[in-house]
Amino acid sequence: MRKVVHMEVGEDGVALVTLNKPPVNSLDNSGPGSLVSQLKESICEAHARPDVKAIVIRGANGKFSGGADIGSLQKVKQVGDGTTYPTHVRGSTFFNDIIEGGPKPIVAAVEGFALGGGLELAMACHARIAAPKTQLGLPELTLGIIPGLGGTARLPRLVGLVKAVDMMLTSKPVMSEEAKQLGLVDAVVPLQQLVPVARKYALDIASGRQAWRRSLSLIDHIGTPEESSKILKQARARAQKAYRNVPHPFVMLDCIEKGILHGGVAGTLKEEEESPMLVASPTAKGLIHIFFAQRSAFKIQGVTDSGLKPHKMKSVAVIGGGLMGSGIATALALNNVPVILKEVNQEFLQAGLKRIEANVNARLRSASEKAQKVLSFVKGTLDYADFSDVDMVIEAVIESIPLKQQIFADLEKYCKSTCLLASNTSTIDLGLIGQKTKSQDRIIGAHFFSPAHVMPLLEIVRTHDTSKQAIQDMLALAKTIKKVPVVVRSCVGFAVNRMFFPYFQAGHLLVHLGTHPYRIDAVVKAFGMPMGPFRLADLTGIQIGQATSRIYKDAFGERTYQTNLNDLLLEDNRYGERTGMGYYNYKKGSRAEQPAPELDGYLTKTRQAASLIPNGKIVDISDEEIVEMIFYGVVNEACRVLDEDVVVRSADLDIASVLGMGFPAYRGGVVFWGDHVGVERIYSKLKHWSTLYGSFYQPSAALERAAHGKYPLSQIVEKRSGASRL
Ligand SMILES: C[C@H](O)CC(=O)SCCNC(=O)CCNC(=O)[C@H](O)C(C)(C)COP(=O)(O)OP(=O)(O)OC[C@H]1O[C@@H](n2cnc3c(N)ncnc32)[C@H](O)[C@@H]1OP(=O)(O)O
Repeated sequence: MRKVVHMEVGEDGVALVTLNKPPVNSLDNSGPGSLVSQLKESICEAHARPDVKAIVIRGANGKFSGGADIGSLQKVKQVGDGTTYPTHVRGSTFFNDIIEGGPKPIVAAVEGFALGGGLELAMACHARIAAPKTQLGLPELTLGIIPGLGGTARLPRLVGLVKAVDMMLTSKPVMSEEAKQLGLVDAVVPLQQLVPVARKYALDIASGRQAWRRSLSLIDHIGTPEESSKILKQARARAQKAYRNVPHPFVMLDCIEKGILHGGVAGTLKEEEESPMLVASPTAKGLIHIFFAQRSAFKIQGVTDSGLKPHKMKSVAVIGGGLMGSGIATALALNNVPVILKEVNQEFLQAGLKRIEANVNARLRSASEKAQKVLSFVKGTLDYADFSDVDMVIEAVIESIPLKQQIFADLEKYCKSTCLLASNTSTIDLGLIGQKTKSQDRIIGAHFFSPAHVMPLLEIVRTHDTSKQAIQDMLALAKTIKKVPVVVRSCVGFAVNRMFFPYFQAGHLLVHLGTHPYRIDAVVKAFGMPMGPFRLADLTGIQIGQATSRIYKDAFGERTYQTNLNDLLLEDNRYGERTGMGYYNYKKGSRAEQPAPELDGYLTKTRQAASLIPNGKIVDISDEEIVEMIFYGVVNEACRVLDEDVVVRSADLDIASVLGMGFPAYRGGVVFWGDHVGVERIYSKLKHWSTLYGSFYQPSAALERAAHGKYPLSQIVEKRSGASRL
């Protein structure tokens, strides 16, 4: 048995219990020998030993605990009416009776983070001493579950119901300094004094010099039942808006209510009762998959395991101060990376710098010290001579091949030989961009999504020539600026736009069959997308949609679905939200879409031109079929992307779809969802539609192989024979 909990009894009579299970001291409760099991043994031993007066619990390696072991939660299966929930040690008995209700005081010495079960453990202790900049929070909702070790009962009793509900609904942690103000921790002390102060505090409780506070019995932060009911009513209304199609936030609020109205212990018992089914729910499966997928996206076989160390990015240059360039510069500056913005003339440069300032001021309080500090990282220039010392350049100019070729040739002259040369292109082949240089190995794509300082995804594009070091460096930069990277092979559309094109085109096909765009948007939104394809087209601009659909037609020919609807709208200057009319109408100064009665005329024309409706009779399509006809096409294209080695693993497409397309995270991403629906179902539906509506729905070879071979889509990469083309 690996020892992951160590106990040392000092001469002062304090038992120092250390959790030591890298990487995050997760509270694995999967059986005898697990961390929770060992912790229980240590605490019981400390309670029993006459030489122990008090106990301090801490985490090794600068972290208290990242909470329950998410890996073991992932394995929970639903069996009949029950689940195989890993509760070797019963949480409520251990936390309520042995920790909080035990005979000796226990103090948590918290540093780094105490999240989920980690904070629940700390809250069950009789006091909490924290090091500066420690994160404390209950982020369980992000995993599709609820706090299951007393969090819903203890947090409101420590910080008050309003703040507790806010922390749990948003899953946002507080830092130790705020936690002290809230009453969640008892003191914040410098790291070196953390354990000595915690020891003294524990002894002070034992000797009566400090109050012995048991969180579950605290009442001073809880108002009357009427006040609590009012707060919870508002919280439910807030949850209705923030969460669609998922049960767990509402179950969490029920648990909080139980704990408030019927006593803390009753609340913990309700959590314990509700948790197993939630852990086994499709929502938790999807969100936990996304948790691990985000982390695996940083690992690229043959690159991140090759022992290369990323170069430190002491300063980065951005070329082009337009929307993308200024967003990228903002993302860098917000994360303390010094950045030089280059433009071609003073006017453009000033405009770019102003955009950055506006971005920063919108994010941070304008003129605040923090905003000033961030802006001090940004310098402007018109001259490549200032690039001599930068470690990376990100080019973000218009999509012109000769212009980009010239820029990269110039960069080779002006930058040092180790400088990474990145392009934000979304359409142009990187080989072509670097054609006039000898630096193909350090040319890489950095495809940000707009607005670049807000959107969390970064597609890192590599060619056959891109060096491992370049990929390693770009992955490290992604981590620094808090982006989730997806490494892709250079191809038209990369990962996100490859999956987006059938999304839009299936919408048009449905319109040609007689379905109204507004109904399609409503159904797709109810499925969980932030907006439907037609509202999104208005947002991004119908002209852009028209241009990209041409690119897809050139690249993918037969399997694209063509429509003249965009042309018809553009002929009448209906460009989308920007001009106040597109598929919808928009009042001046408002982004709220209004129905456009004139749309029907365009629909009649486009349907006539397409003549897809059999015998001129509008096809009756159910909401469920709308979802299927939109998203099975997306899954089909995702299978092609996997088959072509555009990404290294299917989870990367799940991340790309969630963070780049807005696919609901609780459905686990496009491929994960496809497997949830079932390969055979998707294959047979696509086959059927391809006979009715043509090659747009033709099942891809990879999907067909999976259907015939009866394996999940997530195994397409592993099952494919032949060497990787990367
Ligand atoms: C019963 C309870 O109420 C239920 C629960 O407690 S559910 C769990 C609640 N806790 C959480 O949601 C915290 C999740 N973790 C995090 O937010 C972040 O990992 C963190 C803030 C703890 C650390 O962040 P950071 O330092 O950037 O490291 P990060 O790369 O995310 O994680 C490091 C490793 O720890 C793993 N890890 C993190 N938290 C974990 C957990 N709770 N269980 C298992 N593994 C975990 C990650 O998968 C990663 O593994 P890898 O190196 O093999 O990829």
